[in-house]
Amino acid sequence: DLQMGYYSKSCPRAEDIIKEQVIKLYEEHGNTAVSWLRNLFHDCMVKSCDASILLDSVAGVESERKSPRNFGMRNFKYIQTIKAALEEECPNTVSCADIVALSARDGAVMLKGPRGEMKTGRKDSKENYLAEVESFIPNHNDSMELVLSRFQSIGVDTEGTVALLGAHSVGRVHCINIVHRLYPTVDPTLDPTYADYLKLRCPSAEPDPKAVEPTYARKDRKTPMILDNMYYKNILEPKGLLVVDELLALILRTAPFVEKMAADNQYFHDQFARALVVLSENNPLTGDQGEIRKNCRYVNSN
Ligand code: HEM
Ligand SMILES: [Ca+2]
Ligand SMILES: [Ca+2]
Repeated sequence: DLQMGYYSKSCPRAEDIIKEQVIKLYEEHGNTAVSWLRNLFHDCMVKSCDASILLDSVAGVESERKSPRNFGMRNFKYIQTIKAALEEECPNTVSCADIVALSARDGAVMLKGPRGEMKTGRKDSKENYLAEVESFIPNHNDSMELVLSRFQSIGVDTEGTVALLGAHSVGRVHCINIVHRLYPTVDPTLDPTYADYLKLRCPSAEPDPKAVEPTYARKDRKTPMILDNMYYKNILEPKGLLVVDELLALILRTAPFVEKMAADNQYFHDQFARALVVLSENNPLTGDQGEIRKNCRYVNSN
């Protein structure tokens, strides 16, 4: 099973090394911290917190990252930086799945969010689940019913789901995901001044997703790099960017939590930390299951 301080004997500085690297990377590229949060969701939600998301395409097997659900994910190369620092001190000891979990925990702190206490001892998968990604990760315009049931199935309750979506208080969204709300006419439920900003950022009705630098907008214009309750204030305005964000403020089951979180940042932080830990413990591989990858991008060859 997972436990607190799993590496306390085998690699006593493991958690410190990860934290040091997350801080250093944040100082060099602030958006790495944002990526670590999204990583946890996209790894843990798909079957297990097993670093399946980190596997590259190899002959005949395409990476999970090819799924349209994982569009826009970035900074994977810096996972290698963290792994290299761990390998230097404790070769073959710390799993990539624990890097995914702990970097998300420490990334949240860099973004002035809460710190959840996380267990360790996850092993890495020997396969990926590209074909199943869409059955685990909702689309951004799916119904709230479906979104809630997906989170429910991994033990995150409604309140926790509302809190986790608060991760959309940081980072960006690519124009391809929002132009349907801007063209040919602006969705009347969007705030007009926000819509003006979005049209400025996304001037084309048909952005090219394969462009060298695909266009994008900030999800939270006021505090784009702070994991705060601004997200809930925005979606109440309403300035929800994705359909899923808007629905959260509109649906009867979720709206009361949205209002509470909009009014109380500490309550949001408490719920976020709690739900992030639940997410991080979804169906881990432990003991003899899985392996500890030497290179997070590939399964071990033996
Ligand atoms: C129903 C659930 C969710 C849906 C449908 C969803 C969808 C999306 C979409 C479409 C984007 C924009 C991607 C792009 O255009 O580049 C995005 C970004 C993001 N999501 Fe979610 N998301 C969900 C839940 C979550 C959760 C639970 C977390 C973390 C706890 C999370 C963290 C993030 C972050 C941090 C970004 C910004 C990434 C960046 O700037 O690189 N999301 N999400
Ligand atoms: Ca996974
Ligand atoms: Ca924010």
